[in-house]
Amino acid sequence: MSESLEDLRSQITEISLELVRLLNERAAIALKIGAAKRKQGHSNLYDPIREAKLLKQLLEASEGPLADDALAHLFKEVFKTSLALQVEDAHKQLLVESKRATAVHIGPVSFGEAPVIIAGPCAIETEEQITEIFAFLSGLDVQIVRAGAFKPRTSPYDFQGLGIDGLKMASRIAKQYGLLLVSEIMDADSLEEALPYLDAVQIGARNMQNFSLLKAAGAINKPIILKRGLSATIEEFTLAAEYIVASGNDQVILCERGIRTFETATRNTLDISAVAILKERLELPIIVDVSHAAGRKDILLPLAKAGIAVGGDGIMIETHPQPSIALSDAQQQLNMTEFASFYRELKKFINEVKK
Ligand SMILES: C=C(O[C@@H]1C=C(C(=O)O)C=C[C@H]1O)C(=O)O
Repeated sequence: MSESLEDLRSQITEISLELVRLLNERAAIALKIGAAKRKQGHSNLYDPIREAKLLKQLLEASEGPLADDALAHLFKEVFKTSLALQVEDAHKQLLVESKRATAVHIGPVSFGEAPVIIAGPCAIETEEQITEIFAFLSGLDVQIVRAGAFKPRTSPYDFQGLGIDGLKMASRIAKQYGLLLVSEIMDADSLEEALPYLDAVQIGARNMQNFSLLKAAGAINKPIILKRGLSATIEEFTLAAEYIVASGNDQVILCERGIRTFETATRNTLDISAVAILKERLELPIIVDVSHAAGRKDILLPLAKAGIAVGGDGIMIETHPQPSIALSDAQQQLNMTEFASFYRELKKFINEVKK
């Protein structure tokens, strides 16, 4: 008995509804594939080889009555549509804005939970200086130390840092005291040579938009502390971080260190709003470098408290055994007595905030 036109129409409606459901299910998976590709750092979402393979498989499986050409035409439209969806999605959300799969760590220290305090001298100067300050910091239970070997100085006649030899020395002493070492790298060429001696790489404010350095930082598997540029907007700072993550390294910690304004009472103006905004917008931890923001010693504790209060994941601060004879940033580095008191007070504040 032949089926009635009505029956056939109702069957075709059912199948069309099923196709709509399946096409949307397919599109949702294509979106996930797009996100996975971006996460792996693929710059191109379009994959013609994958499309050709899949189309071949589909045509081989087809038993008609649709002609191969007709089927190919339909599926090419499907591929085009899911690709367009992926592209639109990629523009909608940056990697640094999407939910992270893993926490950011420097060694065993995880960022985004309890605030982390990173401390140490501006520059690596002598074996005695580094030994003295690292021994002192490890005694206080500081886990991560900072110390610069490559110094980006405004004047070419100022102390430029001890370079790779300084870094080797600081790394050896940090290990001796069970400390993790963070140091700034200024160019992509030095990165590889310096890497074995570092637990985290700092990209300084002056290099925030050194795009070849950002890409090189994205290709390594060590955490990166990215400092905000002197005159960078929050958007530019965000996109600089996106460069690193899009190049394959999602272990990025942002660092607000003050921006240039008309104000002269401080070296830079600590942009506390930026910390709150970046915390809200991005899936990256953010710390506050109070020493470079202030450029003076007397307001470091309130600035650090403010940084934590707005949601900052840590504080970076400079301390030196004898600040008055430091080869750089003499006026903003705390001596050990001053640091011990800063550390105690800040720890107390962190515990109070936690309650
Ligand atoms: C879904 C993907 O992305 C694009 C869309 C495809 C599709 O819709 O099948 C196939 C390849 C890509 O051009 C993928 O890479 O698998």
